[in-house]
Amino acid sequence: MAPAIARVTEKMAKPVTNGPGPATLDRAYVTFLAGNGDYVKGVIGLAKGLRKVKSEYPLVVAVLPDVPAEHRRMLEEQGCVVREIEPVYPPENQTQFAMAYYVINYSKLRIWEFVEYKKMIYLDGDIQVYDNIDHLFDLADGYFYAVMDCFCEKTWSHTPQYKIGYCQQCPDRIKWPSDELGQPPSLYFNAGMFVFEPSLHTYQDLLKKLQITPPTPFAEQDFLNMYFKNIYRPIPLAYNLILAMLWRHPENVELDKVKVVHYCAAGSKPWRYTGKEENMEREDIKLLVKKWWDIYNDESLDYKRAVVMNQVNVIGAAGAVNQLQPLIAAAMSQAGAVKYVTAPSAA
Ligand SMILES: O=c1ccn([C@@H]2O[C@H](COP(=O)(O)OP(=O)(O)O)[C@@H](O)[C@H]2O)c(=O)[nH]1
Ligand SMILES: OC[C@H]1O[C@H](O[C@@H]2[C@@H](O)[C@H](O)[C@@H](O)[C@H](O)[C@@H]2O)[C@H](O)[C@@H](O)[C@H]1O
Ligand SMILES: [Mn+2]
Repeated sequence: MAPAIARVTEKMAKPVTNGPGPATLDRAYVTFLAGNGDYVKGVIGLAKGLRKVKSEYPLVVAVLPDVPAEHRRMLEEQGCVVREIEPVYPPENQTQFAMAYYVINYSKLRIWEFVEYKKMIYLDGDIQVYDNIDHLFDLADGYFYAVMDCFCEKTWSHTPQYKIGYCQQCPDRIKWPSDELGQPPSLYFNAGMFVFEPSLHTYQDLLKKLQITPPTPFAEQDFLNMYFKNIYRPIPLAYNLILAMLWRHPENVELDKVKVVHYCAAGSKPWRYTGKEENMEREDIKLLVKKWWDIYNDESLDYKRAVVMNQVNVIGAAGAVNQLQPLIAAAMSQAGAVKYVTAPSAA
């Protein structure tokens, strides 16, 4: 029996404003950046993708201390709100993480401390948003929303479900042997995208419980699944397409309805893509990687250009054509944008 997927209505999000002006700052997207490597490209791509779909809300980037000043500047130049966080370490352990670097992902837990925001949508840096998902901010409070993961990749080979070929994405293909193994695993979400409510109480409780929870192969993802088990509500796959679904459960994927793509399959990070790893030569993967690069390389989506053009459009729309020049000049100097060839002065 398929699990109940929370119904998501796509009514436009009411930008929560106190009167005229931009949506108030009690909603934001948030991502996480660690190290001085190339994930910063993922975050820049994400910032430009959210701008392309005209999201009403800012992108906060929680950066570890090892993220260099140059990368922070690049993010601020793309209109991101950069917030430094301290690392979070799991208790001493001998665990073999599914990927050795997963240990840094526990630092994601710091985002529960961002209580100036009432509701946030967390997105991994290897995610791209291709359709506006602001309406997710209107989901009922008091729950933890995320997309169900898949257990079929080799990264799950340490688990009983992988060993018997059981996956929550198709619970009827291989039935869970309850008499042998007891209850089937609870619904399990991918922690690359989720809708949550920052709270100091939850934040402190998360850190306290983390220190008494033996680490497991999927690090903070396992821990978050344990912690939010009772209030987790699955949302449709369209909001976090785990790429492996394309070859593991194609019957569950309607690619033209996918709004968010998560480049988490081995070899699929667009900024490192070579096409050599298993499944990476697929036409749909090549298309999705190209889609990511088209946004990353689109200079019209750069923050400064977008701000200036937005102001020009507003001014233009106001019909104040003959006052356009000084206003463009002011907007340019404010945004520090490259010099534009301004419209010839109105006759
Ligand atoms: O060197 C790294 C590794 C990970 N991350 C961040 O941690 C997230 C989770 O790691 P990743 O997406 O690689 O895990 P996957 O979803 O592929 O399992 C990334 O999206 C980034 O936001 C990072 O900033 N630098
Ligand atoms: O630290 C654990 C990570 O676990 C998750 O990634 C996994 C998971 O999706 C598996 O199901 C896939 O098989 C695997 O490829 C993928 O890397 C999250 O995406 C990431 O944000 C982070 O929480
Ligand atoms: Mn990811």
